[in-house]
Amino acid sequence: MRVSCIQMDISFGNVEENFQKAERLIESAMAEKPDLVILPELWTTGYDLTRLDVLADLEAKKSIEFLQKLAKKHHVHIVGGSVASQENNGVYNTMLVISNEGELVSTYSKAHLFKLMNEHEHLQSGSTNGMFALDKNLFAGFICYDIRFPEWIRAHTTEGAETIVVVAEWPLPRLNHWRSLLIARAIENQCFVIACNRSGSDPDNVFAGHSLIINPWGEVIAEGDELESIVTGQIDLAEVKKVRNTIPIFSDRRTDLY
Ligand SMILES: O=C(O)CCC(=O)C(=O)O
Repeated sequence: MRVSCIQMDISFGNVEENFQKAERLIESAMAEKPDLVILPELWTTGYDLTRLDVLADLEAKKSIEFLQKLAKKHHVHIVGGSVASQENNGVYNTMLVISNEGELVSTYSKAHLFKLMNEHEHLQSGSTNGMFALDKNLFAGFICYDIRFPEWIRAHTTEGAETIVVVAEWPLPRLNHWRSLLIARAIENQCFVIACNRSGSDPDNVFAGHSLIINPWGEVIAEGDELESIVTGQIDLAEVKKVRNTIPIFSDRRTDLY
């Protein structure tokens, strides 16, 4: 499976410009012939949290239709990053997964809100898991701060997830945390990690870019720099079984102790 992370520089609060740019970048990613493309966290609005009352997408409808159109047109699976989705009881930071036939496969709302960037003041936290299947393969989706919670990720790999997809707006000053946490999550779960971060800056933060594709042995297959770009790599899911058979951590776990 070929995967392309769209390491987009998101325009702060400019939803129309972001839709146009995402379309342009997805079109140009098609030159890499990906089976799956991934957008970053909050790619429609950026972190313009104080204006979510006007900027959030009602039940993510517009974003879903937009992604379904592109998925069908290019016959490509899309993890549509996450968008600010206005629901009955508030706004959620919600990942959208669309199949290459344009089906909405799953949604996942960020479970762990990041207080350092005031998310808890403007967003509701989700309470469903991030499991989804594409071409009968099991994936799990996570959003940014979620990667600091290894037990949340483990809850998905013990359910069978072989690839974890992370979408983020991770700031540059903590680039070493981003890389180290993602490599650790790949090694300890013996799974592929595909992590799409944004590039550029907003009024409060400079973002790290450095989207990463990591194999189940913890080796980096592809990595972006800090600029807007498309980061592509090839993943072979047979590698997951090979690594899990070599060092059988799942069956060696002492579930009687923890
Ligand atoms: O955990 C971090 O350092 C960054 C998290 C973050 O930026 C987010 O969840 O939006």
